[in-house]
Amino acid sequence: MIVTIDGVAASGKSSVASGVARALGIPYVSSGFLYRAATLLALEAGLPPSDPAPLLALLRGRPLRLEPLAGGNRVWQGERDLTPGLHSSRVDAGVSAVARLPEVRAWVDEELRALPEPFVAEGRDMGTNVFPHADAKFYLTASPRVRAERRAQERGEDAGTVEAALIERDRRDAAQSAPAPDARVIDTGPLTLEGVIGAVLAALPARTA
Ligand SMILES: Nc1ncnc2c1ncn2[C@@H]1O[C@H](COP(=O)(O)OP(=O)(O)OP(=O)(O)O)[C@@H](O)[C@H]1O
Ligand SMILES: Nc1ccn([C@@H]2O[C@H](COP(=O)(O)O)[C@@H](O)[C@H]2O)c(=O)n1
Repeated sequence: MIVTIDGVAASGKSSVASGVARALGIPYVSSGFLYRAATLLALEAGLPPSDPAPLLALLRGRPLRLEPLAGGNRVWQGERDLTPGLHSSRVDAGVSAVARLPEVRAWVDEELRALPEPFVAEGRDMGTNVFPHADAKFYLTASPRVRAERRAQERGEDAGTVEAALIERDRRDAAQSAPAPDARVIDTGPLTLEGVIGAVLAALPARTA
């Protein structure tokens, strides 16, 4: 059983996926962690963002392992836990260029499709490209301002600066960020986090709840 939760930057995908997965007693998979990990390694190695060959060689030479847990994901490269370095403004600024590379997308898709079911998968294209036959699909959205205020509070940053960065990341991610035709679209702006989780759980088909 697979439930997909896609959406724009800072729309609440990870938080909602975690709450839904916890309620269902299954893990959640954060596809963005793999793109962020690839970006972190590329930045550390000083690799050119537009050339996939050295990055793929690095990723295949020392494979990453995504550990989906109900409480959150971790990404390992051997014994090194990359997770603490994934959610920085530096990675935020560079990840879209890495995620634009078809070879990197193919690598992520291969990693995700190898994971054992059941799980909740969150990202941008889970319900459209990676898991088109998922049992239930959701797409989260909210205004840039609402998302910026939430992210700014989370990171202790200026909301105006965060809003500009989110709008730019949404623009860069547009190619892979459309909702699936059969996804239920939820505007999280008027809802609490618990309200969004409850709306997703209530909309699940009987066989998945
Ligand atoms: N409905 C909501 N009401 C209030 N706060 C929310 C809601 N949904 C999410 N949040 C908060 O907004 C922030 C961003 O949420 P989250 O990290 O889950 O978004 P995301 O879509 O996974 O972000 P990214 O695309 O950067 O990975 C978090 O602090 C989260 O707790
Ligand atoms: N399915 C996905 C997931 C993510 N991306 C790219 O990774 C960036 C980070 O994702 P978060 O969910 O952690 O914010 C995102 O901005 C995209 O560039 C993707 O392309 N496809």
